Amino acid sequence: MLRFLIQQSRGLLLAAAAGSVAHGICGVALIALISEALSASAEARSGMAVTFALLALGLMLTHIVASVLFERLSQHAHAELRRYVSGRVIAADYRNLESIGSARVQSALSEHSANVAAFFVTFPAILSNAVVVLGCLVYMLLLSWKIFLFAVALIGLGSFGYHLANLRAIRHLDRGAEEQDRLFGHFRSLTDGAKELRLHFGKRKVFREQVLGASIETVRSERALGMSIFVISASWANFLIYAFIGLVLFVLLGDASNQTRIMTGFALVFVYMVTPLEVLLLNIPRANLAKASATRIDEITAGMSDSEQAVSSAQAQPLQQLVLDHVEHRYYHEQSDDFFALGPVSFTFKPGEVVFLVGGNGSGKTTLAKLLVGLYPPERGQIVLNNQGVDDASRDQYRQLFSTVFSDFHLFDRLLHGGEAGADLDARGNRLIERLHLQHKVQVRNGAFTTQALSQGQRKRLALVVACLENRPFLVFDEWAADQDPVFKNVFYLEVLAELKAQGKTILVISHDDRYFHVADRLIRMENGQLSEDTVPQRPAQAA
Ligand SMILES: Nc1ncnc2c1ncn2[C@@H]1O[C@H](COP(=O)(O)OP(=O)(O)OP(=O)(O)O)[C@@H](O)[C@H]1O
Repeated sequence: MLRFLIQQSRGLLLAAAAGSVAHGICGVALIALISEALSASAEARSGMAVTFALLALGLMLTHIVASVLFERLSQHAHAELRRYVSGRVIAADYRNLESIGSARVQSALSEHSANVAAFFVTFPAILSNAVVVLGCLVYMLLLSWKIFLFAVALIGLGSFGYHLANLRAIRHLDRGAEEQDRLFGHFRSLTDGAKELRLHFGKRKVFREQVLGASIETVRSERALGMSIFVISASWANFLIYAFIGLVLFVLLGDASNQTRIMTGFALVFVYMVTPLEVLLLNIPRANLAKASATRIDEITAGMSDSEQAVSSAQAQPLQQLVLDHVEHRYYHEQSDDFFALGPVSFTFKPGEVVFLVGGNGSGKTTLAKLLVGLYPPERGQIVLNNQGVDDASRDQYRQLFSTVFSDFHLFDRLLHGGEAGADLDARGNRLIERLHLQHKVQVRNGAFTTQALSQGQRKRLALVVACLENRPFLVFDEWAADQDPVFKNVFYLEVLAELKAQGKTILVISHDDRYFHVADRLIRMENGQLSEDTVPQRPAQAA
């Protein structure tokens, strides 16, 4: 991921890196010039003034250029990551997305992306300070090669220790990143489970302390431990620098010739080098945090396979016949190590038919609906539309046939009907809203609902409005009427379904309302993943 981002903005990154390197070079050159000026004659010193001014100016300009470019890169990387992850989520096979879960996706989109983007702010600090440290070493080489060799040996020793600590620290940062994904799930429970948490003291206590609290604590401790190891190893490296300064000044430099010049040079370089070195050592952990987050994003998006070919238009082909031919689907339950198996299911849908799918809780009705509308590809068997088998290449096109209201439907703020004229869409939407007795509560204005602050049953009516506006040949309602009052159950089963049927729509209604089963043209029953056909009752099972 990090490599992809770096490659993608290679030109800008190279320019920014060149700016950082130039900044480091200007800094070292300036310090070397100051060192030379301190031991130079008055005449020679005056000749250095212009160079000094140019270098100081260069230092400022290169800093501005590098910082502005890297800030732009960081924002670009953040936006790019958000686009990339959300693009992968949109393209991912639905079943994959279900098993990845929303918490991990949220975590990738927010904190992991922010960590990766921060790399582009820490990178220039690493680069320019690395250049300063290297430049200082080169200047030392010019002053005394023996001391330079000693410095290199010490840096080697320091780096080895730093690397060993690094490996340990990264393990903790990785564990922290993993736990953070779970933490985002708990954050969701904070709002989704707000009612339950307020109503039950015990539940709230256990959730706050043992679930959310424990997760926050794990993220804190793993990250703190990882970063502490980095800080300790950075301090160790820092100590080595002062040990080096002490050894050079008080032991190694004793019998060197031209001592004053070398002494001044070393003193200046050391003092100048300590801060860049500290900044360097402290920024490397941040770069590692970015790396851990990038790996996490890679892992999350790797689980999102996009085996299907996406369509470019929502145009559905006319429905002549839809056949489920021995289709099967299985859910694997990890905790109990068993499967829920649906099928083999065979059934033929004809245009204009109202089919009721009934059966007990957990018998597989919603799963069959998801298979039918192409959200799950059949594990065995196939779906045949108008005598043509549906495969990965045609499944996205096939899905454009359906409008659905699942029991966990989502209502978007906007109608999201690409291409349709605004005023016409508003008028059609408002007619349907009136038909569903919601005109005093909500309107469609500029392609969006004026409010969503409605009861669950009212929101479901809006979902029905959206499904009808889509005007597709096949509608699937998963227990749509479950939240409706008796009057509206009547409207839905006796009027809405009849109108849709009259328009030639094929409709699958998942229902537990047995007193309306007579409305169906065909009645199918799901029992433990197996489908059978029942006789449609002639009259209401109960008097209305
Ligand atoms: N996302 C999932 N992951 C794993 N197993 C699942 C998943 N969704 C459903 N199942 C399993 O599949 C079975 C059938 O679920 P499904 O939602 O299709 O039932 P249903 O007939 O629609 O039930 P209900 O009337 O309660 O809505 C369940 O018993 C459950 O064990």
